[in-house]
Amino acid sequence: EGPIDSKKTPDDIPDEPLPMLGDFEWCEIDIQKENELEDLFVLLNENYVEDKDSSFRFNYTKEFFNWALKSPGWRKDWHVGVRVKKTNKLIAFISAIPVNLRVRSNEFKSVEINFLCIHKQLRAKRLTPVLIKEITRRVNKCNIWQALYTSGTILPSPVSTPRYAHRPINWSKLYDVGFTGCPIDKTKADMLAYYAVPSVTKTAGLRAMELRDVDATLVLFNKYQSRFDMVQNFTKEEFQHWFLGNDEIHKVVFSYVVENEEGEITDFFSFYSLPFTILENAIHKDLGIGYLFYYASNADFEYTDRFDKEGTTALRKRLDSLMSDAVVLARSHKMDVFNALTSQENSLFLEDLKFGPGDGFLNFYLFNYKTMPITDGLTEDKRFDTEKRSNVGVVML
Ligand SMILES: Cc1c(C(=O)c2nccn2C)oc2cccc(OCCCNCc3cccnc3)c12
Repeated sequence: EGPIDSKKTPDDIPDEPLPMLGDFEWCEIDIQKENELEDLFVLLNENYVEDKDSSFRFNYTKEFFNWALKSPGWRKDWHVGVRVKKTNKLIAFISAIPVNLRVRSNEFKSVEINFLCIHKQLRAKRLTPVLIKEITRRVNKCNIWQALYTSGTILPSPVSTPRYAHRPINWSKLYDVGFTGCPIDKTKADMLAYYAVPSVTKTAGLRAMELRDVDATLVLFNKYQSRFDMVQNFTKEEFQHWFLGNDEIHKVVFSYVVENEEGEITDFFSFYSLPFTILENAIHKDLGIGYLFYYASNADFEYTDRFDKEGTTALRKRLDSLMSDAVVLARSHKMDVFNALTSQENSLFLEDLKFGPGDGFLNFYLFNYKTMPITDGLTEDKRFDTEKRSNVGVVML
């Protein structure tokens, strides 16, 4: 349990970037410069992760990068690119942001690695290990020795592997683009009725989170997160960044609180917008997707045992109401499907709210940190586990 590599200091780490293939050169992407943000957007829009049938590709927007890559403590030299010397074309990228992690009882400075992308025409040139080694060098120079990352592909020893889950909102569009099918014993009308989403929320006291809510919501959140084995600890500045965002016009993250009659914050939830480009469809070009982000509730705080039957029932009831409203609010932001993982306490409400299990699993990895596997919210046969739920409290974008 703990770091694997022998203890080093930044002085043990080379100052120079790793050697790079002849025609290419290292660069830093200054996302505060419009033209460089554009280069990053185009690279990922055309070359980043697709679903296994190559029907969809992630469409991270420029506003998303400003949110995801400029969290407190962000560094331009951790936004690493590779350009073609002759043409200056950006052909690869990898990023790190600083996070404070707790894994079981150990807290440590870490980074989250994300957005590793290599141009389609330059795959199999063994660029990936070079990018990973270079971002590791830059992070080690800052005296940080652990990293957290996720991947759809299997690599040595994931710490947890929660499953994708989807709650259709605009069922007919999902059917048109081939994301969902129609069971043989059902008509389209049956499916539309089954997945109908109300146009108004139902939880009393629910409202959008505001700056004035940050202190009270962070207290609730920290108490709630203590139940998990792997969490990110947020400073007040980080909490404000991640849940109130930094772009009023094109919002990426949507956060809501429940305020009771005494003016206390009893619950909070958030989701972010990350659309998919639809690759081969005559009518639809984009799929609006809401991803469940972080949330907290005091529903089971009076029970010391997280798995107390009464406490679990109280929490399940409250989450059914909160997450049902999250889907209603996602619909009001024009999202066609609401995505969640089986991590956190999600297995409690997924089936109740008509989420279907996806065919994807998200592998969580810790770099240079050894720990026992963490429960992923799934039973032996990969169904939603409403008993054990999950001990993963981290959500990766
Ligand atoms: C991706 C994703 C999908 C889909 O692929 C999908 N939804 C609708 C249609 N499709 C094809 O469904 C999910 C459900 C929960 C969490 C998820 O992702 C969690 C966050 C993932 N981080 C991005 C990522 C994913 C895989 C590999 N690298 C990065 C996903």
